[in-house]
Amino acid sequence: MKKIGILGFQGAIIEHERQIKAIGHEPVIVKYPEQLEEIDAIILPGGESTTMGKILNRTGLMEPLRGKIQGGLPVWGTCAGMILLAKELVNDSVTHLGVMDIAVRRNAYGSQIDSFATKKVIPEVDPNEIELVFIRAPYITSVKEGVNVLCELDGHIVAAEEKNMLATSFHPELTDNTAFLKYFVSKI
Ligand SMILES: NC(=O)CC[C@H](N)C(=O)O
Repeated sequence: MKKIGILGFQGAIIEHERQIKAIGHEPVIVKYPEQLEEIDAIILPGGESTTMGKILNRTGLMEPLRGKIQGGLPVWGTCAGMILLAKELVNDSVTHLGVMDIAVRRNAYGSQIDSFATKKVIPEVDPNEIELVFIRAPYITSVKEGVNVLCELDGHIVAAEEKNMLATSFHPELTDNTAFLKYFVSKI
């Protein structure tokens, strides 16, 4: 059984907690730097990246979390979490971790279709179609060498991984499908 942290300031925390329990692992809601020592991996949930960035600074979690990720702690950023991970933000400046070699556009789908769902096969993750839920989602505009693109939608990158880091524009935790979480856990 793995201890899987969820950054616990705001956003889709209980949804990740529910899925982690459903596949037999232990969720840990992370709010303090000391908790980084007891977890095997961490999820940065969807929510509001500007708020999470500010709280990461205020609580003194920004530096130790960045250090842990750079030291190899497996991390998965969903939506706002993807924004926190990106080294480059193309249309905004948000206080963030800046550890993954991706460039990300915030609120990339504009206001007309800012929330939508679609289905897609991501071969690395599941041979069957997975439902992809987007909520005021970012997408990746470019990646550097060493980043593996997992999923593209209409020409935009919506899932990618680099070493111990995984990022998705969409929210698997808002569906009943745990394939993506299992994929993340398989990398721990
Ligand atoms: N569902 C989400 O996480 C939305 C992300 C949000 N639009 C942001 O910029 O932080």
